[in-house]
Amino acid sequence: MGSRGESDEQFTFDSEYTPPNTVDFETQQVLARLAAAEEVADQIPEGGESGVVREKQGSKRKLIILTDDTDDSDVEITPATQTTKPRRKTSYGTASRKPMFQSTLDDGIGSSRQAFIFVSFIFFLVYVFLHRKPQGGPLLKNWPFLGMLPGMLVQLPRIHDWTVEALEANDLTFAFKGAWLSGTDLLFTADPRNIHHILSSNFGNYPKGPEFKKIFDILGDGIIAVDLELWEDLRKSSLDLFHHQDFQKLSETSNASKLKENLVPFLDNAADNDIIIDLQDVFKRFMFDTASVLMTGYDPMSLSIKMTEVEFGEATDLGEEAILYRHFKPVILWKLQNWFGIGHEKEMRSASVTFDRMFEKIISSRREEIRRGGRETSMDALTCYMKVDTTKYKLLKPRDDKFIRDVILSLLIAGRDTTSSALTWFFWLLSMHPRVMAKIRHEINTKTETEKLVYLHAALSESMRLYPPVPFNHKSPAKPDVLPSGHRVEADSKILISIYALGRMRSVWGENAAEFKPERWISDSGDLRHEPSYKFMAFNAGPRTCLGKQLAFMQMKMVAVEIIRNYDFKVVEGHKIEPVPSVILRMKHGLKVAVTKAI
Ligand code: HEM
Repeated sequence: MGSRGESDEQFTFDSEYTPPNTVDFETQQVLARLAAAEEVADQIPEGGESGVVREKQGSKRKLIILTDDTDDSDVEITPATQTTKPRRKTSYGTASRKPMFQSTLDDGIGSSRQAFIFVSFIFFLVYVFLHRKPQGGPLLKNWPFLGMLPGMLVQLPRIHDWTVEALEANDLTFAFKGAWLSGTDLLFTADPRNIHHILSSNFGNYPKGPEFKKIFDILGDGIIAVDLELWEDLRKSSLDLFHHQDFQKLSETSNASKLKENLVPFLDNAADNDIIIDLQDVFKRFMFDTASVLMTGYDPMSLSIKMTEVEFGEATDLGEEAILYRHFKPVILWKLQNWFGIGHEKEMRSASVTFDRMFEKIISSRREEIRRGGRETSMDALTCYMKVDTTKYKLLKPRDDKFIRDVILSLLIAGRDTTSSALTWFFWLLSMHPRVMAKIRHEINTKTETEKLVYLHAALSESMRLYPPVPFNHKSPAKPDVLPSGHRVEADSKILISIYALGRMRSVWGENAAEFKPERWISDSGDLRHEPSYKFMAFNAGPRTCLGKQLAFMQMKMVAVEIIRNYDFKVVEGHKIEPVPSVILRMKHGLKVAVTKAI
C-alpha cells in the first residue's frame, strides 16, 4: 500500500507496503524479505549466527544467508552534494583537493604579506561559518582542505535534526568529508537495508573498530567499546548474569523499594510545597541509584529530598558530549586538548578522574568484604565479575581492578543514561498529548498486571522511535565492502547509523513519521505490533542487541504507572526543549515541571 498516514493500522512493513518514491520495487522486495526473516531471527538465541538469518516459507523455516548482489566494485561513496546513485571514481579527490592555497603557500614561505593574506582568509572563513545561523541546509559544502567541517561546525549544536534533514534529502545515506588528512570522514546512514547488512547479515565484517575504541577510551575494555573475542566473553557472561533469576529479582525489588522510599516521597514533597522540579534530573538520579544497586551492590541514595550533588552523573553527561565532538576532530587534536585540559576534553579528563576515584573505593571495599567471607550470595554485577569463572571466560580478568572498573562502568552507564533519557522524553510527549495520557491512565486503572499494559508499551516504543536514548551506532568495516545502498566503504572507514533519523524517515515510517502516535504499534487484534529492529533500532539490532531491553521496559513501566496513577504534572510555560549534541539524547535544559497530586 502506497498511501499512508490516514490510519495507523493501514501501515505495515510487509510485502504489501510500497514506500513513496524513495524506495524502489527491488528495495521493497529486499525489505519485505528482511522483515519476514527478522520476525524469526528475533527467536535466534543471543549471540547467534552472524550473517545468517532464518526465513519462513509457509509453515517451514529455513536458514538463509543474506548476501547483497551489488557487484559494482567501481562505485565510490557519493559526495553529499550529489545524488546517492553509485558514481565512478572521478568524483572528488585529487582534482578538488589540489588546494586553492597551494601556490600561495609554495611561493610565499618567506613572504609575510602572503602569509598574512592566507591567515586572514582562514579567519574570514571560520568567522563566516561560525556566525551563520544553524538552520536548514542539510547539504554541506565540500571545501578544499577543510572538507565539510565548516558546515558541520555550524550544524553540530543541532546534529540530530540535521541528520534527519541530510538523510531524508540523500536517500537515507550521506557521506561526510572531514578536513583533509584528519581521518574524520564518516558515512551517515539510516537505510534499513544497510542497517540489516551491517548489524546482522554481515556482522562479522563490521566491528566497532579501533578508531571508535580510541574515541570511547573512557570505557576501556567494557562491553560497549570492545570487539571480537573479548566482546564475546563479555556478552556471554553478561547474558548468564542478566538471565539469572536472582539478578532479575534484585532489579525488581530495588526498583520497587526505590519507588516507594525515594521517588514517591520526593514527588509528594514537591506537590505539597509547590516546588518546580526537573524531571530529567529526577529520572537520572532514580536510575543511577537503581542501576548502581544492580551493578555495584551499592546505593548512592542520590534521589532524596535533599538532592545532593551527584558527581558521577555530572561526569557522565559531560563525558558523553565530549565523545560526540571527538568524532569530528582529528585524533591528534583531541588528544592534545586532553593533554592540556582544554575545551570539552577538560571535562573528559575530570570525568575520567571521577570514575577512577569512585571505582577505586567501591572495588577495594568489595574485595575486602569478599576476603572476609561476605557477599557470598550477592547477585550484583560487581560481585559476580569478581568471582567469574575464567575457565569458561578465558579473557576476563576478575583480579584486575582496572578491568573490573571498565566492565562495571559500562554496565552502569548502559543502565542509567538510556532509561532516564527514555522516561524524560516520554513524559514530555505525554504532556503534549493529553489524549494519550488519558488512554494510558485508563489502561492503568483497568488492568492489574504490568505485562498487560499494551497501550503503555506502545506509547513507550513510540516515544523511543522519535527520541531514541542512544541516537547513533558506530561501525567500522574490517574489509572493504559495498553496502546495499550502493555506497562503497573502505576498511577501517567509519559509519554512523543515525537511529534518531531512522525513526523519523517518511520512507520508512510513512508520511506521519513525525507524529507521536502510539496506535501505530497496535495491531487490528489489539496486540502489540512487531517492528523489525533494523526499522525500530532503539535497542540496537543483531548480535549486539541491548542486553537490558526487558529490564528497561519493566523499569520504565513501573515508574510510569506510579507517576501517572498518582500525579499530574505540567511543563513550566516557556521552558525550552532541545536535545544536547551528545551520544545520549538528553534535554539540554532538563524538563522543568510543576507536580500536583492526581485527584
Ligand atoms: C530504554 C533503555 C535502553 C535503551 C534504549 C538501550 C539501548 C541500547 C543500545 C542502542 C545499545 C547498543 C549500543 C552500542 O552498541 O553502541 C545497547 C547496548 C547494551 N545495553 Fe542497552 N539500552 C537500554 C537499557 C539498558 C539497561 C537497563 C541495561 C542494563 C541493565 C542495558 C545494557 C546494555 C548492554 C550490556 C549493552 C551492550 C550490548 C553489546 O554490546 O553486546 N541497556 N543498549
